[in-house]
Amino acid sequence: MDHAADAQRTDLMTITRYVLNEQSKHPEARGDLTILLSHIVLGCKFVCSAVNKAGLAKLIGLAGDTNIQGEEQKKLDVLSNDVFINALKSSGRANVLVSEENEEPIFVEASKRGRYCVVFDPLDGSSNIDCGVSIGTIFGIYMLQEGSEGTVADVLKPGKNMVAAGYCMYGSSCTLVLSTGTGANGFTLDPSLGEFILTHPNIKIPKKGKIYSVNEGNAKNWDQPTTSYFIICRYVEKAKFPIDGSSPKSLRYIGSMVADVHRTLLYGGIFMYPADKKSPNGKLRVLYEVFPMSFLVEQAGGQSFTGQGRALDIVPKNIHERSPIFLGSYDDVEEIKALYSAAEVKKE
Ligand SMILES: O=P(O)(O)OC[C@H]1O[C@](O)(COP(=O)(O)O)[C@@H](O)[C@@H]1O
Repeated sequence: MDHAADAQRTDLMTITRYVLNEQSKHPEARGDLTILLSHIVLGCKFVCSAVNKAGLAKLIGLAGDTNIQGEEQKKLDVLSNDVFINALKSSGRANVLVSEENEEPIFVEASKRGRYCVVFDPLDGSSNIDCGVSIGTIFGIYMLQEGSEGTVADVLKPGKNMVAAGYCMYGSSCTLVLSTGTGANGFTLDPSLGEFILTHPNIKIPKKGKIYSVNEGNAKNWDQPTTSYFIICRYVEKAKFPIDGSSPKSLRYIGSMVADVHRTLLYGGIFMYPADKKSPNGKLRVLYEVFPMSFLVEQAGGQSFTGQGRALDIVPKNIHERSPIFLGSYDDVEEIKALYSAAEVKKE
């Protein structure tokens, strides 16, 4: 009888147990972060089951409204948004909420207010919902500034100020990747237990990858500014026809940031959503897409770059601000950074 394997098989590290352990490293949180995270986890379980039975439960298709991003809301977008807003409010630990689906920040009523601010994309990858391709929820957590009663200023802070971030991917399995600032860990939902179990401890992204992930369909719009167009194309051109004889990189693009970043975290490589003519500031939103994903990638040993600097150093001016993003394996992002600084030198 292999007792060690048995012990491991029966000694389950659930996400609740993991967060409770982490709590000891955050005495100032007095358990509040644990309670808040447990409500986010509950929301993820709810959305996971709704996504799994979407076709059966007539949750496929449009809800009939358009959100602040000008996107037609899917039924699951609206449902997920309501689930997370209610879960966060009922935690009694949340204060300011920012959702991709809500134009304005949500200020939790005083009786239920806590010390944390949560920025979230309730269902990322909406374009993939109806065809059953992996989608996900993304979240980032800030602590209220000293003496603040909770204003939008508490979330218009650099991403490096976050105390925790994560995403939950609804794919072939439901996987939640979380960081509270001491590494990134992945948990898989065991539907029979209804528990997230630690399956990817201390994720370390490979230093260099063989995959690049970008919507090349936007290539013709990439030349704004012209130099960045040239830089990125040159990067992709370099990637397809390597100068130094190494094998070409493979293109992988799902079109759901959660799924593309999850693969990048595990396999290495680079995920990019550059600026272009159509969206000179890129497409992805700083607070609830760029920041949480950059936080996790850095915690896993990778890096995240905007074309101008470290993504987590951005000081957002509004809650739905967008930014170009290049994130992934340390060496791959170093290459892009080198191309950008070369272009800067050229401009001088
Ligand atoms: O279709 P495009 O332009 O490549 O954009 C895909 C990107 O947009 C997103 O779908 C935006 O997210 P939402 O679906 O939450 O609006 C990302 O998940 C994805 O990386």
